Amino acid sequence: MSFPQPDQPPRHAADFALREVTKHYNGVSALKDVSLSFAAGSTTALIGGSGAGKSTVLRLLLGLDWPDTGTVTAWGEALQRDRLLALRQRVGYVIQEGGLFPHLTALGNLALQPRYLGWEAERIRQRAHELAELARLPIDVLTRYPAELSGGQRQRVALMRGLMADPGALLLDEPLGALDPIVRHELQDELKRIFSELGKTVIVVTHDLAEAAWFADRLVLLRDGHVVQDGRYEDLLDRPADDFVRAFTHAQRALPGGAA
Ligand SMILES: Nc1ncnc2c1ncn2[C@@H]1O[C@H](COP(=O)(O)OP(=O)(O)OP(=O)(O)O)[C@@H](O)[C@H]1O
Repeated sequence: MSFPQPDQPPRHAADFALREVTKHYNGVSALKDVSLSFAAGSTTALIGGSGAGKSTVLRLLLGLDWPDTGTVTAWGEALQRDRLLALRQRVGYVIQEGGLFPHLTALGNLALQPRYLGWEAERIRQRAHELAELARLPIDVLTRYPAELSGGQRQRVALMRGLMADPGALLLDEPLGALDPIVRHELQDELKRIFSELGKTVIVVTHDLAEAAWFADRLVLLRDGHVVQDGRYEDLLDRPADDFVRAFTHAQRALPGGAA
């Protein structure tokens, strides 16, 4: 197993795959025979209703959960339990509401992984400033605690934290779900720009079809642990795989300010 090591440039984008993966939680079926691959450098949106299995896909890719059957690969190699730390150092993970530690300043949150990796304070400061520029976050915000930040600022810091060690991939689970519509719209633009500037493999979970289409060329629609359609936004709209896809796109398009 040879995941790229954290301090070895250049940073390679990851390719990921789930092959014939099944996952249950206490008898509840979360994924049923799912096969998906994600090309290095691509941006994919996982969409679907609540409980469809979207977050489970991300957790399996990070080795936070393990499949009952089937295999999960990253950088072309099967995940191994004794190599998970190396994997997680190579993959940025951003969750809804950021998951920042409240007792640490923004900079303290950003410094956690780099300190663990043995970075000097100056290197951490420089990287934080570089990412603040990328995320368009004023530098003085870095000295504040999460409770002193707006929701949008918290999400920017969470994204920066995911990027500190320059991972080869970013997995984002409803990164904008907790934001009001105006901030969400602004951050959608910012994230799209950041994804294209960084050229990393990005997998983003969202309930929102329009947001998915904005971020990604490829949309994977899940329902009850199955992939029901995998394609472009236009394919889902113009060539829905079944009545569920039609109903899903129609329901979202019918919302005020929705996809269409
Ligand atoms: N730790 C767990 N224990 C028990 N059941 C779980 C656990 N994690 C997920 N599940 C179940 O697995 C199924 C898939 O969950 P998952 O979180 O992947 O869905 P999701 O599509 O991300 O949903 P949401 O959009 O609501 O976050 C659901 O039925 C969920 O209740």
